[in-house]
Amino acid sequence: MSDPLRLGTRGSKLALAQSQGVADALTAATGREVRLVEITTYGDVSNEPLAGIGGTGVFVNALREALLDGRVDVAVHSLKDLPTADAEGLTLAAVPTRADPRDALCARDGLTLGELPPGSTVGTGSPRRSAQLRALGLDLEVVPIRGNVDTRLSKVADGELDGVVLAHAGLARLGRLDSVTEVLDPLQMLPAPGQGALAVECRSDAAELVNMLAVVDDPTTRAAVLAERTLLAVLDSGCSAPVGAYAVAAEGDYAPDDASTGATVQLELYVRGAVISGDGAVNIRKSVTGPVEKAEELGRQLAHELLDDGAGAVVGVEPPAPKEENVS
Ligand SMILES: NCc1[nH]cc(CCC(=O)O)c1CC(=O)O
Repeated sequence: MSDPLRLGTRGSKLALAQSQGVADALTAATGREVRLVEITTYGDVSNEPLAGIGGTGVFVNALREALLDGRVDVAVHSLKDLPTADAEGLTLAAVPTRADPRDALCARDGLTLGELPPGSTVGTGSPRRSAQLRALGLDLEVVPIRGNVDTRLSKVADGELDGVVLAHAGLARLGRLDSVTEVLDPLQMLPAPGQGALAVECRSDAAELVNMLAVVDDPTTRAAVLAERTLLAVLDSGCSAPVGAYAVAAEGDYAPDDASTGATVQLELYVRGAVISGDGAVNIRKSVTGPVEKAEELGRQLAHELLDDGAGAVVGVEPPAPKEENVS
């Protein structure tokens, strides 16, 4: 028998729940014992707004260090917290099948967004969620909050806030779906790139492990998050940017030329993107569709369409310099 696989995880209830899920799936598929190793990240000990403490990397850097110095063999992250840049020496070995990517409202008295009276307080620490809430024009008062899922939900139970917006996937993993009063339509509240998906990372030089971890990879989820994260990277943004993206694969609604020969059905990727200014006044939304194999190109194309519509001014990306003309 080989030694147990050491799986690095943050120590929050949510992180432990999703890491245990991956550990169980790995054991079920390979028979290998997996032991969780808790690693504290800066994002766990600081209560400052994420945007002020370095944004995307704060939850993952300590886990990555533990991988690189050999304290753990595998790390599991929430994919939406993973910076878009490749990490030196590390490989994204698996992206397991994603959970529901949508955001959910947990409000007092079973109320939906449309039922909350004007002036109601809705807590979120996410610029993406607050911008989209304001864009709805419901006259809600968005209140910045941080803390774990239980802390946020308790602010509604205590009457401190009228509602909070959280990821459905996180609530599901914690067994708190009973608090959800409305699952939000992605057309109005586009999720964060990678939301609901997990990232399973290991060292690139551990070739055998890279192969083994592939048993929990879902290529369709991987393609979808690749499109979403490419969009985010082109917009030069992180998880604390007012950028939403959601891609879903489905059978195309046209028959491929060779359908009569019984060729495999073409999977199409439907990708939506949104960039919303903090006050909700600028609300740019676009979508593209194409073959799932072109996930990266689709994400890039969508990002450029958003930039063409003025997204650069919202996310702080310079518009492409006008091409120099030969002056005659
Ligand atoms: N930014 C924190 C974070 N990272 C992942 C999740 C939930 C699970 C997921 O989206 O995969 C959450 C909490 C939330 O946004 O409500």
